[in-house]
Amino acid sequence: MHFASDNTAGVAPAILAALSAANAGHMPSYGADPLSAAVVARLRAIFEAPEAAVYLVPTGTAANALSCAVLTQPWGAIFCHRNAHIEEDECGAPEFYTGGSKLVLVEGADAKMDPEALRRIIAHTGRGGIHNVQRGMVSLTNATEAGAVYTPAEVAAICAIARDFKLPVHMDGARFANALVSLGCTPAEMTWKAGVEVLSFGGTKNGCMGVEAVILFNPARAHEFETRRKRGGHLFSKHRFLAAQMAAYLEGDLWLDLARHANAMAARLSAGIRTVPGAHLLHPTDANEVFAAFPRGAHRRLQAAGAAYYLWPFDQSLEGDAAESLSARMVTSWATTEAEVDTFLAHLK
Ligand SMILES: Cc1ncc(COP(=O)(O)O)c(C=O)c1O
Ligand SMILES: C[C@@H](O)[C@H](N)C(=O)O
Repeated sequence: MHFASDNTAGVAPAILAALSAANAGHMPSYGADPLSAAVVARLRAIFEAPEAAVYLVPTGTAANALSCAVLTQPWGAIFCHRNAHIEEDECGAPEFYTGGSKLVLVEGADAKMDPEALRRIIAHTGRGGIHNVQRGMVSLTNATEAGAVYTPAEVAAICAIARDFKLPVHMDGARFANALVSLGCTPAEMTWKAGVEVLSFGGTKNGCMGVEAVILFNPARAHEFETRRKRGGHLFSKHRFLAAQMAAYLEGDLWLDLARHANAMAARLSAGIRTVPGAHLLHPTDANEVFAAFPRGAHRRLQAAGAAYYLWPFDQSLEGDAAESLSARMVTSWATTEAEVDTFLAHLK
């Protein structure tokens, strides 16, 4: 029962096969290979953005931190949700790669920034002139760190506020495919048509070994991104192996099918939890993450049975009153089976 994270799943077989196939002979390095060029063309086509600049990096943290670095100055504020991954789980990488930008945290349910809270805090920031951190950029995560998704209209509302203050918008799309198939919109509608300027397009959590694409819909900052990627140590020399993963991921509808499966498993788990007395969901299950609370005794049964998942937040303890509820995060992936979900639910009941 593997629900700790989609990061714990293996590599989807078609993507692993593509890595092996890319291993034949020699190819130009640092992205000059034909596979890398094909991936750029494919992503431009998928996003209906023929002028976009596209770069591959090995981790989501690199994608996010480098995206922030080209969108704001060291004295700028990065407005993001208080539970954003760039705030809670990147060890200060955005602050590091921007040269010191300050993350300014915004409230909102389900880890979605509340638009009016965002507007208020942007207006408040920098009001004291040179003495204050200046307004820099906005970053939102879709699907969010609470497993919810922003609709295209909600993305557009955030971007409209950012635009009122002349701020660019970045989207952390580590689980972009999961959000996309949940929404049923187009990739363009979820991003640049709503006002997003830079996207971290995730592949790792959804079946790749380790590759993310940064898509700059406005290519004006492309050269700066390239230099920052190299200077930050994130330009792969054997770049064909990043490209081979992304090419296989985007082949046909594989990326969408993998996400649909993960989301379907989360929906199955979520629906099952709803039927269990004493258990309740904490956030909507819009994508592939399920947040729920259930009695400590149920957690003890599940963990004794070998279920892997995180208490959420991490610092809760299993010691204490068995009837008291603890909250948890369960994440499904392309590799999750119905049997795993049903076994989890059987132990929960
Ligand atoms: C929402 C979100 N963004 C970014 C990342 C960063 O990805 P990585 O762990 O590959 O740096 C993660 C990691 O799981 C994530 O959950
Ligand atoms: C760090 C941890 O949150 C990771 N990003 C995950 O989603 O599993």
